[in-house]
Amino acid sequence: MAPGAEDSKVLVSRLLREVLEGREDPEGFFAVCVSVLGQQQTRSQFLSLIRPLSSADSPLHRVLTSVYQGYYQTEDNELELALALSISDMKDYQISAPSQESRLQQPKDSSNQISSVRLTPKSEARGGSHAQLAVAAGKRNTSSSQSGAWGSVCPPKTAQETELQKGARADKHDKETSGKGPTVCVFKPSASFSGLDMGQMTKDGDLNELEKPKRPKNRRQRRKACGQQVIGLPSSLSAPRPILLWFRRDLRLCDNPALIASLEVGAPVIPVFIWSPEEEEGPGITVAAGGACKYWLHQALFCFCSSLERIGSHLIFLKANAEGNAKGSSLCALKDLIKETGARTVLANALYEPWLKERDEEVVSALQKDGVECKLFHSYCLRDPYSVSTVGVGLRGIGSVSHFMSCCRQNPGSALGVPLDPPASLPTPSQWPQGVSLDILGLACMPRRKDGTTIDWSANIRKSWDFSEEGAHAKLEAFLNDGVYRYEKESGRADAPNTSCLSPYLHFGQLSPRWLLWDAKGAHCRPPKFQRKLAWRDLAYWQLTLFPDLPWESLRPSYKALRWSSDRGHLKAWQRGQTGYPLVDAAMRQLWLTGWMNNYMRHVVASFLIAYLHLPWQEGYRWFQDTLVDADVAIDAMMWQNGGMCGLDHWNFVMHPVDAAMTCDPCGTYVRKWCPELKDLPNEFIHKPWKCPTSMLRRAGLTLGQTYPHRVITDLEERRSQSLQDVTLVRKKFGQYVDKHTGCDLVPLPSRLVSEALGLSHSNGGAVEAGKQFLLPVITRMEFKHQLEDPDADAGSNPYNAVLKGYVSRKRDETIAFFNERDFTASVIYEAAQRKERLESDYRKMEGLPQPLALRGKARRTPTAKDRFSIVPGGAVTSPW
Ligand SMILES: Cc1cc2nc3c(=O)[nH]c(=O)nc-3n(C[C@H](O)[C@H](O)[C@H](O)COP(=O)(O)OP(=O)(O)OC[C@H]3O[C@@H](n4cnc5c(N)ncnc54)[C@H](O)[C@@H]3O)c2cc1C
Repeated sequence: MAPGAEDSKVLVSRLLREVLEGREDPEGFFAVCVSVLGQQQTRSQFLSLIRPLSSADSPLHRVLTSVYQGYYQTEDNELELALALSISDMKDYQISAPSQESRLQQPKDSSNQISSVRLTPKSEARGGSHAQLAVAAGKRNTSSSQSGAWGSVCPPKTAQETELQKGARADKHDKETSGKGPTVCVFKPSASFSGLDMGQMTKDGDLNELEKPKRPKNRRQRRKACGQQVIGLPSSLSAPRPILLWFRRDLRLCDNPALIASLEVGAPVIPVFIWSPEEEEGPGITVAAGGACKYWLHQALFCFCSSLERIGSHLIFLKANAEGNAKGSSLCALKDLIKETGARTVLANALYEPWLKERDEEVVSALQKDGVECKLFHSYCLRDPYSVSTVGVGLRGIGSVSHFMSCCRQNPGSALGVPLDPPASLPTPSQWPQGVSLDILGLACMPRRKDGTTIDWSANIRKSWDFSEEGAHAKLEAFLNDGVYRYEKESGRADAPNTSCLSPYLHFGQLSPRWLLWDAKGAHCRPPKFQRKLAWRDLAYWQLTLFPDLPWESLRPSYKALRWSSDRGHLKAWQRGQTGYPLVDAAMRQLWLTGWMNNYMRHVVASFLIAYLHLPWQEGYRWFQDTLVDADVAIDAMMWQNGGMCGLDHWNFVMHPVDAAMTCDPCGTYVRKWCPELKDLPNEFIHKPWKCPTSMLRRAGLTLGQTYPHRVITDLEERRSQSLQDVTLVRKKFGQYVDKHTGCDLVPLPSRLVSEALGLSHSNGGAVEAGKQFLLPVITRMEFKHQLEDPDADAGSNPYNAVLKGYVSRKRDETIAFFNERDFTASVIYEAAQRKERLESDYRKMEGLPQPLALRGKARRTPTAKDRFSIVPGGAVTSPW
């Protein structure tokens, strides 16, 4: 019988007392509230229910408040994202004074606190008038804090730099110690390691201190506000020698911290771009500079050169002719340029791929030795991935965007700040250095046929995009005026432009994520789903910093042994859009012709490659890297790892190549556009021409096997079952990588995360013993857990069969969301109950009391993998080996 309202309240007050006495944990208490009061009442009454605690036990009150906020985060997504990504200083156009900022920064770890140029209110502007430059629309001057001694990411305060150096050393150490030996360590669950660490939360993440940021009323208002900022000058940077402004993936004038910082100096600025493909590639197979990306880069550089010329400047191109020796490196090119120009300062915006970060650190220290000041600014992501910490959150659910956002919320980095206006002009040197022509970089080389004619594969890409910064802003404007209104519910549609199409601009830094976030928040329609996408982007970079092998090495050890197909014919058919499945083919042809497809279609083609063709995810990753104009090592690798069943966050679904069309292309418009040979088929058969009667095929002018290919595989169900059984096989074979309690896969942790979990600072990473592996249960597809219990069952009979059937309305999505939420609540309650039982049992043992007998007639069942799991793996690290 359901308890009455009074009973519920009594129960809740009793439990609250238990929390106060430390006998119940806050998360468990919250779960019980949700269970007995229901969603609505908990939402409306929880905060008043715990209000008495604010004076009696304020730390506990804060913890409970943040559990509540965490739970309802999706409903107040803007606030959530704001907190998560530390845009707490957006609350006013008055830019925060340093003291206020430091209050919001995490006191312990300033190592990776980075910021863009700090804007200060007029009254705080410093520096001599000779260097005050009027920029952009208003008489805005630029400022920064003091100049730093070495080229860390700003702000260049000495103490922070030291911390940064420590951080860099620790990262290096991480690399050295991670994954060296086979020893598997028994990881004792500690408070900070298992799920939410409430103690830490109050210490590090006082949510009450962060106010909800006020949004600018409209975008124009924000820009005007930016334009009115008066920015002071650093004293030590006022050398008259030219400054090298090293552009990389920040090809923009708007909101470019390094560019604005270069203006502060009052010296001539020499913008330079160095092409060094070997450095881009890094140590493994990343295909960082694929064909389509290089083509985009060529065009973007061309446009950017014109933009710089419009403000009276010029872009110098250099090519690092790397042949595996230091002579051909970016450092070498910079040194030569420094010699030629006499520059004593190099400024750039930071990049976060581990190998590029390492390269930059080497450049900085080498130049510093030569007496050249070098500074890096943060702007590529919303959050510097090296500053994200799991402290206070734990590792449960790692890999999901919710977990990532909780980490950001609990450990706020430096404030995001307001976007910066573009400069109106750049001071020029009296003499420009030589450089090479853009064509010499060889970014847009087209292959030649035997007869000498060129194969211009880029013609359609050229037609499809405007490669300039203005093009980025036009796309953003168009999206905010139109697509954004359909984004929340219809972003999966392939037949309508409902997403922003901004990914290539974000990748090449033609649009800063900060600018995008501000505009998105200032727009009339602000779908939370869109804002979360930027958190996804940051999450990918965080994962790459934790797992530098992400682009080529499966994160789940046992899956490395998966039986993958090596059928080159299948791979070729997939790459060329000739699989015989119209939806897959349309998407792959769109990719080839335009260098892009939307997120939903990427899921469709990835599912097809992996679950049906059984080809390794690395093949998909590499093809995407070569053909996408937005190919991004971090995002692409994370998504392919997840889709390829090897990443931290298993996709809990498989897209069916025919049924998915119901959601994304119900009338076949998309297929007709990219597979024109099918255009005359009736809607009924457009996604399955093999079912079309011969007479209709004839009328549509289609001959299967000639004008359109036969299907490369026909028995989809069988292929899926095979894939499932292959996974089960490796999970059985490598049982040491499956958590016995939860059925989740176990993933070796990088030492940076182990250090955080053990409460060690990164710089003390040495305390984590080399050669030991720490394993963590990670999000695992439910059907895999179930299949382990019944390995021979076919995919169709698995109650958690992950194949999405496709849907025409959002009802299915909503139902799934409902089930996930319900399961999550259930699993939290279940865990709370278990914890309580354990505590009671320990207490009885200590007191020498007998253990209670199990209730007769109510046999207590050990949960099995057949039970419904939430998508978040149950339990933290509990598996002793
Ligand atoms: C297998 C696979 C591979 C992918 N490879 C890439 C890639 O190489 N480069 C890339 O930028 N995106 C990649 N994505 C993510 C996503 O598909 C694209 O970012 C998105 O389709 C770009 O279109 P949009 O700008 O209209 O996105 P919108 O939906 O308008 O989103 C806005 C921005 O958010 C970011 N974003 C959106 N979705 C994601 C995501 N899932 N993960 C991280 N960031 C996201 C992008 O920067 C995007 O431009 C991949 C997805 C899958 C399934």
